[in-house]
Amino acid sequence: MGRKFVVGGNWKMNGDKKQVTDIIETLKKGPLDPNVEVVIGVPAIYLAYVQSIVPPSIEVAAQNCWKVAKGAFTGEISPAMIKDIGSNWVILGHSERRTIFGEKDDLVAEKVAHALENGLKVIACIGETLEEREAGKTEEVVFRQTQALVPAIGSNWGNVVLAYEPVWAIGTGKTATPQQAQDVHASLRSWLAKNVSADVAASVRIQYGGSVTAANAKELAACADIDGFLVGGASLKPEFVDIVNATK
Ligand SMILES: O=C[C@H](O)COP(=O)(O)O
Repeated sequence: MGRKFVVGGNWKMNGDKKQVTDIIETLKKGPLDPNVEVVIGVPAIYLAYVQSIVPPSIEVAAQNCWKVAKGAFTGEISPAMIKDIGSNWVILGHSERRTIFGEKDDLVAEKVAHALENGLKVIACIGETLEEREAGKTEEVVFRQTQALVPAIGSNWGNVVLAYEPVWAIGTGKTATPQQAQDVHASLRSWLAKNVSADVAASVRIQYGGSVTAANAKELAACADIDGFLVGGASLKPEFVDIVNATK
């Protein structure tokens, strides 16, 4: 079975009530390719509101969550809470969480394990910095980050989307070339075949993220191992509709 194209919009810490309402109105008008899965990553404070106005064809993700169900963790939200307001997805391990908030591989893995155990689907982010790429360490880094997730995911690969986001391409306007992105996606798939299973390697969806726009989405989407995007800045704009429709 082919891998269904999946496009995530990560709004990050952007938007107010009016802007998020406008974005949903734009998405409702679309039209969005019905063969594409669309997941929007919403700031925690707007999750319930967006969930209440979004059409059923669009799924809603939290941008982070904690690794236990409840307790004295001021400022955090749990997978149980995300499920409770009707959302089914969470983005974990985003490079901004890793670099700004110091999340290491083992913490990301613990969060992934808990989210999956509680029935959430996970967009798990990996990717190298510019320094790591220039030092020839891209594969070493993305394999290490993925290896940390393997025990956490266990047999739940069907509920995981990997997002390869080279840190140097995020919010910089410097998109990876289709060849650069395809090369890493293909290496990841070979690594998964060796270290997890041939089935997982063939079926897991790998998104590309980093300065995706309507102008570059089609060319990236045409690559054999790119199964969708995780879009930041452009997901706040009407061009997100064209990005969703990039395979048409
Ligand atoms: O999660 C999305 C990525 O960080 C990409 O952000 P960007 O499209 O603004 O470069």
